[in-house]
Amino acid sequence: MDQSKEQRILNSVSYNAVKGDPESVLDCIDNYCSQKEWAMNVGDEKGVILDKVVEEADPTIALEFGTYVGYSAIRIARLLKPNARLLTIEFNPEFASIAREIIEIAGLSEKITIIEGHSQDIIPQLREKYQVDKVDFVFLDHWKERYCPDTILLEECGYLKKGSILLADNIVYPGAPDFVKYIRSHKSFDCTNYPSHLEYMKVEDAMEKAVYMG
Ligand SMILES: C[C@H](C[C@H]1O[C@@H](n2cnc3c(N)ncnc32)[C@H](O)[C@@H]1O)NC(=O)c1cc(-c2ccc(F)cc2)cc(O)c1O
Ligand SMILES: [Mg+2]
Repeated sequence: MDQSKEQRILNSVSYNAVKGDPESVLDCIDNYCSQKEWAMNVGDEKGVILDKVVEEADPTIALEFGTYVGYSAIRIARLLKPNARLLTIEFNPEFASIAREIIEIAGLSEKITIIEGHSQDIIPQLREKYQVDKVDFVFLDHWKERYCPDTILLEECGYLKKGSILLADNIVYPGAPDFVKYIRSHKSFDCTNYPSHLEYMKVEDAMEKAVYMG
């Protein structure tokens, strides 16, 4: 059976990246996906916005919805302080296992926990099963229709504290209109829009930052 695109990305990283060097893994994925096969990584242009927001948040506990092959997990984890950690949720088992291997090549397995499952099922378990009390940073990059209900779920479960920062990918394309409407009209969130482009394309896209005001 021929390999999947995600397997070919792993092959490229395994062959070309410098083991233990997150930057070289990111460059390898960006080169492969801009020159050979497009893939839905946040990419290098929106990745700079992600970097800046992670540095602003300086999180101890970071959370990600939608690991895919682990590109943004590596982007986030490479910036975390020594005792900080990233929990990333992915429901596709093939993607989760490829992400695990790519994260291992980047040398970041100690800082990243990949949780296999649906975000809506995992979120309520984070306190008991993963010792999460509050989350300092959340990157939303999973099914765009899940952004809004999962944000509500995070709030209802009490994981957000004053200053918790949410960052959402794909606000314009594919788009998350219900999330944008909800978050911008919610009195407890202070929102900022960051216009950019769809990964590896000239298509308009944007990211939305929402700071929880408690
Ligand atoms: C949704 C995907 C990202 C991953 O999320 C996992 N996932 C899903 N729902 C859940 C859950 N409820 N819990 C846990 N994991 C979950 C999945 O399995 C994918 O691996 N991302 C996208 O679809 C995506 C698509 C595009 C895109 C843009 C232009 C086009 F012409 C076509 C596609 C761009 C992007 O930047 C994306 O991010
Ligand atoms: Mg995305």
